[in-house]
Amino acid sequence: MADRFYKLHVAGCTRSLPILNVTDSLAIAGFIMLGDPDLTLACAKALAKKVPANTDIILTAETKGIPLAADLARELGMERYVVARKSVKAYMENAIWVEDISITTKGVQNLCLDGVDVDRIKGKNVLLLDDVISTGGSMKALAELTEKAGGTVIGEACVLAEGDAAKRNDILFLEPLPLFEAQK
Ligand SMILES: O=P(O)(O)OC[C@H]1O[C@H](OP(=O)(O)OP(=O)(O)O)[C@H](O)[C@@H]1O
Ligand SMILES: Nc1ncnc2[nH]cnc12
Repeated sequence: MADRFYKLHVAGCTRSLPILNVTDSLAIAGFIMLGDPDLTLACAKALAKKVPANTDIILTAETKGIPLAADLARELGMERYVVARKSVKAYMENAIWVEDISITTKGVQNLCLDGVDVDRIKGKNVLLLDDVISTGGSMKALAELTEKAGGTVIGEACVLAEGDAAKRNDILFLEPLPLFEAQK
């Protein structure tokens, strides 16, 4: 169990995040919106005010982006949003995929789009959405998928920009999240 915590204030909510090592030198404050509907809805409402007006569709990544995308799509009155999955499933047709390297994952994972979702993105202005942007690896993978699908990325949005991502001025975010030194 964690013995260090980071107090996060975001979208009118306060949460205590456990600080956990991800490498021998680096630790993150784990931000798990999954299973926290009040926090998810509050963040979606706050992000809805910042979304580019010409957004046609939201693309997020499995797993933790999904409930946020659902709430944001509803806030914006969109009938659908698209989820990039981490593996190709038997019920998908003509899937496309790219590699994704994120701060929380050892090695490379894949992000893929079902063919029906490729059609939903083709020719559209796409807002990329995730719970956290840290290294930017997952957003890069979502941008590559959008390009492969024939869509145009018009924005990259998240709840928390972690570490150096908070210095970026090309992303939309609600709050910064610091990185920490690992504790032995
Ligand atoms: O900017 P990055 O370094 O890519 O980090 C951000 C990504 O890491 C987390 O996902 P994770 O890979 O842990 O998957 P999960 O949502 O399935 O837990 C988070 O939800 C983002 O998708
Ligand atoms: N601090 C964090 N908590 C949960 N998922 C993350 N992905 C990247 N940084 C994260």
